[in-house]
Order: sequence, then structure tokens, then C-alpha cells
Amino acid sequence: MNMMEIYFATGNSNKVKEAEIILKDLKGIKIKAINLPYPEIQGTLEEVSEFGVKYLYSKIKKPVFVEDSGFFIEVLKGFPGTYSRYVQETIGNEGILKLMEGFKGEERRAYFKSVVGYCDEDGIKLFKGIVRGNVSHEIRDKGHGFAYDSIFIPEGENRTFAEMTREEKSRISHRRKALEKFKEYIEKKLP
Ligand SMILES: O=c1nc[nH]c2c1ncn2[C@H]1C[C@H](O)[C@@H](COP(=O)(O)OP(=O)(O)OP(=O)(O)O)O1
Ligand SMILES: [Mg+2]
Repeated sequence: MNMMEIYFATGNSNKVKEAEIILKDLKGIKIKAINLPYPEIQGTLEEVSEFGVKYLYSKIKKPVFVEDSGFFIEVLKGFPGTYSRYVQETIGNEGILKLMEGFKGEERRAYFKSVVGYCDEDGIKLFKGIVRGNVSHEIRDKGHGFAYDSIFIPEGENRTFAEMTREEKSRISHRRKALEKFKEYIEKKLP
């Protein structure tokens, strides 16, 4: 059977590794990661994904998806949210923990959100995933994960995402939930 090729446009190799784990048993489809840049407008994750994938499809005219994601802390009114990448590169996890000093228990609730934007000749589709949890009191890392993983403890767990293996994280992550919906949609489209 000839494989349908779908591009995953991202500059983040950690997202690629996790998408490969999550989509490994996708039948009849080959996912090809490409680092094709696209303008990341200021807006919600949905708006960034929709604008980005529309832009890329207009350039390459081939089935393609992007994923915009972020880390949202409730007591900080959703900060860093859509600024997650910039905040990670500036104040980082130490800076976030400083902002969280004095908050305890439920006040440390946070979530990751992922919005996958897919486009082909039939138009654009968005697939979303959220994983809820808490901001840890300290940075806890076992060398796995990336960015905010070392300060996020998912609900029902006592380890941070960065203390889990990539496989364990990818069983419950926001990326898993969004890409599972994408997988279900795309498998239905196959001839
Ligand atoms: O699973 C995750 N574990 C930890 N941190 C995460 C995760 N998922 C997103 N994040 C944070 C870090 C990243 O810097 C930002 C996403 O920003 P975002 O624009 O979607 O990613 P990016 O610029 O690194 O790659 P891309 O080329 O796909 O836009 O949110
Ligand atoms: Mg980005």
C-alpha cells in the first residue's frame, strides 16, 4: 500500500520525538518532520496554529500540521500561556518558581495545552489536548523532558514530567490527547 505523507512543521526536536512515540502505530501514513518556519502571530494557541498551518499549506501545497502549545498557571491568570517559549528562554523555571513563592496546594494548579493545526486540500482542522496538574515546589529532573517538564506534576502523579520517561509522559500528555484526535481523523480519511 502506498504511504500517505504528512509533514509536521516544527523547530522543536522534543515535539518530534514525542509525536513519533504517539503516532508510531499510525497505519498507511508517514509523518515527515520539517523545520519550515512560519510566522507565529500574537494570539491564542488556536489562532497561531490556524494561521501557521494555512500559511505553510499555501507554500508547500501538501498535507501538513503544526502544533502550538503552552504552559498555563491558573493563579497567574494563565501566564506564561502563549508566551511560554519566550518566558522559558528568559526567566525560565527558576523565575516561574520565584513567582509561585507563597502559593500552596490548589493554588499551584496548572495545565499544558496543545493545539494541532492540520491542513490539506479539504481545509483546516484543529485538534486540542490539555493535561492538568500542579507546579512543583522545586525543579525535579531525571534528564528527560524539556522546558517546563521539570516543574510540572500531572494529576494523579507525584513525579514531574521530567522525572518520567518520554514514553510515560507521552501516555498522558497534552500532545498525546491532541495527536490522538488528529490520528482518529486522518485514519478515517484514508482510502
Ligand atoms: O510538553 C511540554 N513540556 C514542557 N514545556 C512545553 C511542552 N509543550 C510546550 N511547552 C512549552 C515550551 C515551549 O517552548 C513552549 C511551546 O512553544 P511553541 O511555539 O509551541 O514551541 P516551539 O517554539 O518550541 O516549537 P515550534 O517550532 O513547534 O513552534 O511551551
Ligand atoms: Mg514556536
